[in-house]
Amino acid sequence: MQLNRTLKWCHKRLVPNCPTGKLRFESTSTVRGATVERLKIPIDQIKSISEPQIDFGLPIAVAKSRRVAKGARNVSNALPPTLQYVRDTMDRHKNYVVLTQMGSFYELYFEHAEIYAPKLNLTLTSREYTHGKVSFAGFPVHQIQRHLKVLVKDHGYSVAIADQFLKDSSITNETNRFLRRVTRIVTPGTFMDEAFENLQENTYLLSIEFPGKATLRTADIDMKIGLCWCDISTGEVYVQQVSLKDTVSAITRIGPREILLDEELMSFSLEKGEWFTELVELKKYFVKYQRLPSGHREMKTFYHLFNCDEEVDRSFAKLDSTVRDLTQKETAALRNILFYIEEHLPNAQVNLQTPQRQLTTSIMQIDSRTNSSLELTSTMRSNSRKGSLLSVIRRTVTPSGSRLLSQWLCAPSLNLSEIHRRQKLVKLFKENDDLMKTIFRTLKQTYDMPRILQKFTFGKGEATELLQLAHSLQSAGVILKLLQKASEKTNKMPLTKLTSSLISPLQCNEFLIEKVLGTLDEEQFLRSRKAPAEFESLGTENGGQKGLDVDPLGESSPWVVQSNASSQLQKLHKLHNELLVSRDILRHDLESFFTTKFQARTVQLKLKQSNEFAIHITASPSNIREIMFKLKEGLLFREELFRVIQKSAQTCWLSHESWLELGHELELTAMKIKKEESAYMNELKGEFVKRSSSIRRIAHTLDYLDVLTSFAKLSLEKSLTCPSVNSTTEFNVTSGRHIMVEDALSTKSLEHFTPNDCNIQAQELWIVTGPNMGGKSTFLRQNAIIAILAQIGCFVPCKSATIGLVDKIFSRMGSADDLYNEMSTFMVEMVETSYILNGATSSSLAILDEIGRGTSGKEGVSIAYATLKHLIERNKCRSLFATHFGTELQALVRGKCHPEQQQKISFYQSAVLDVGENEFYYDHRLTPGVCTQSDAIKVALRAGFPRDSLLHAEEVLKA
Ligand SMILES: Nc1ncnc2c1ncn2[C@@H]1O[C@H](COP(=O)(O)OP(=O)(O)OP(=O)(O)O)[C@@H](O)[C@H]1O
Repeated sequence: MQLNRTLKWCHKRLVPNCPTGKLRFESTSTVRGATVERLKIPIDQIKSISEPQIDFGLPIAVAKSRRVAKGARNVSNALPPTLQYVRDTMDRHKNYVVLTQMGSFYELYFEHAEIYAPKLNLTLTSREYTHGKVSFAGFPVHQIQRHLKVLVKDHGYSVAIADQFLKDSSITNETNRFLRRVTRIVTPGTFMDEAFENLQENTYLLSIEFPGKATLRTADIDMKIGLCWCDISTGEVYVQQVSLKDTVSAITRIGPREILLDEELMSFSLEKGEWFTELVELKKYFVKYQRLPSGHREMKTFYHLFNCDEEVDRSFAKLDSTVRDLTQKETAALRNILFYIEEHLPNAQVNLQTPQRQLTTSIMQIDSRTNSSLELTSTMRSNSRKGSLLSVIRRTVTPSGSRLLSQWLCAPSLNLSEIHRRQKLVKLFKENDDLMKTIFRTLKQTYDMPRILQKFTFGKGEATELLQLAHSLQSAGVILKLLQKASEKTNKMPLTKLTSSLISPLQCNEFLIEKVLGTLDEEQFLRSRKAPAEFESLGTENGGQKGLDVDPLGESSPWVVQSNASSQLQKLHKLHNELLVSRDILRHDLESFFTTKFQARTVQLKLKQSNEFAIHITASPSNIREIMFKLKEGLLFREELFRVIQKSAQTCWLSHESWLELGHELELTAMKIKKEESAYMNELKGEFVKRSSSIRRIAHTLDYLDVLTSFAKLSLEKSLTCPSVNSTTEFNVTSGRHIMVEDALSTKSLEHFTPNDCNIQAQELWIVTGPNMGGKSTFLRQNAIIAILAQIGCFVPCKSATIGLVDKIFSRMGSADDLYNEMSTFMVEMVETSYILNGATSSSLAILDEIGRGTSGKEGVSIAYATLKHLIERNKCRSLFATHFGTELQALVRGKCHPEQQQKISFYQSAVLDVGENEFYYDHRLTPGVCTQSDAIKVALRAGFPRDSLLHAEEVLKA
């Protein structure tokens, strides 16, 4: 609507002097459902038109600001070089917010200052130059993460950061001393500032590759689409080829923060669903249309973005063979993502892992509606995590373990041997309580290794991270020994084999761990971090106020690296200690000098905040006066004069050559030690990065163990049973429960969950009837959840279960969100049902709730009947069908279906039990048969419906 008005307005005003083709969309981004459209309008033409009277939103702000920019450019010669750089950068990065480092501040200039300063709550100022005023706003460098969060995460902008580098320290002219360059472009998918990240989730950037000119043809649901997604903060890269009909399920499973599409697709507005309805789901995501001219680039030219490993040749060979095996679409999607990363992180080492290929045939497919109706990761009502399946089953103790659990939950396995492997390990941990608890305890002492490794790759990370990584690897060693012991104890061949498959990837380079733990002074480091007040003894004025860096003299030894780490450090520490001794001697000499001559109370050597090395003396007012008098007369100490820096009644600050020289020397040595320490730590970081492959292997094994031990714990807590998972099409569950409903009941009331059986084969269908609130939907969902839990290797809530692998789970539970708000309820119901009827196979499980309820009774029944016929005849999947049309459907099945088909359809019901006048309770137990009434009046009464009104309803029913 807004866009149309905008376009009309533009055409009206611009067409006379705007040749066709000059006006085009520059980019369209969807930020949480809201479409942000930007127009590219030639600057000169903007100037010639008057302001529109419509709410133009962002485009006009941009247009307006460009007009200002043009004003500045007209006199570009007059711009100082620094501002000219900013202007050029802004012109080069047109769709980005440009932040430029100026000393210890990041600043926004020109129109960007005007547009974004209010959003960031910054004060907008301006400075006068020869050509006019330039607006600007800024914030201190250390606040970058906070402001990036607002710009990128909250508003969905892309931000180009131009950092400042020292060009030549000998140049005194501030302007020429520094050079600036764009070091990073931050978008929602490349946002890595983890202070604001939920570490339990991946930050995926997803590139989708459609076949060339696909959108010019009618959408063919079987056309092949390439996907590549990558989490830069952990280095994970995945590729997959899916068919168009499965694309949205894949996007839901991946849950990307940003989706990358070729700019050419922009004019087709895929998110409107006109080309392919399902793609309206794109509205939920941040979609970036980008020119991606990566097609002409050879894959090898992107290899520098991968693993900076010591086994570099080997890993490139592996990369080569992985890339060779990819399909054309997968390769194109991968190439696009690499191109984008390269462009957004120029000059940075990225250290990506070799791409892992996901095969559609190796994972259960769960479409987005099923994902939300089963509340896998968030609840439907409040869209919160609490109460979702993930939150109810999560017992993992590490963030990366939680990430793996989420990945499994959204993509259960279809690999029988992998499922059995997980089950066996869960059983092992369940039966060995001690082993499970010790692994848990040890895992709690580990840190997020893949993220730390990436930090090192980007040149970030300090001693804390080095120690965290070393401790995590050490914990991996402890777990390795635990597993070794466990496997020796069991003596059962299959189990020994199983544990040893976990043991070998946990082997690590102990030398490096020892080097870190042996040379970094952890205690000292922790103490100095915890207690800045301790620096008061440093001898610096107001010591401690500036934290660790306040000790320029290094007197309180805030050193992180032990002196024995290198011969150079040893030498420097020796020198530093000698200087400290000289300082003590000097202080002692000055003390005796001033106390003997002037009865001074205290004499201290300090470094003032103004960076002056000063002697601080306290004495009585008369003694201070005497000192001042003698100083004027030319008081000498070690043959040098004093100079007065500051004086009050009872104190004075003096400077003296002896302390000046010594102080400077101390400061210089302390700086050299810090530099040496930093070089040493960089070397250690580099050593870890070189071992990326093995560290990632270890981290992955720990995550795997975290999830499996958490399953064992969950299984004990919730009395779960190991299901038998096989390649048949059985689905036999005895006394199954809905794990989330059961959990909610136990925390909110004293009620118990009523278990129910479910026994269906391929081509069989259960029609479940019952009163409103009778538990029909719960029953449908619980069985789908049991299938998912079974296929991620978790035990399941029931007495026993045999589950033939489910390739796809489909649901139609009336949970469509407002993406489809342009369609009627019935239309949505039909879209969703068609999706099931077109996609379910004989290995699928379909759960359908109240098909046909969105239209008139008779037509609704006919649609419901047609659906169930199609499910058993064509799809031949396992189906559960909840309905209020039980009697009608039973009559149709008996009258129209072949006896063989009738055998495949079973009717089950739940009931309401009356226990007195207007008193009743739900019996959630399913029994064979058809429930003839919905007891809607009872439910309405309980919900507070006016009693008088219900009398009318009863009258109608009796008639
Ligand atoms: N097996 C069960 N044991 C105990 N409580 C249950 C059981 N099944 C459902 N419930 C409770 O009943 C409530 C309603 O269940 P559900 O939504 O499945 O009913 P329904 O038959 O689908 O209702 P409607 O026809 O109105 O959609 C649930 O929220 C849960 O609290």
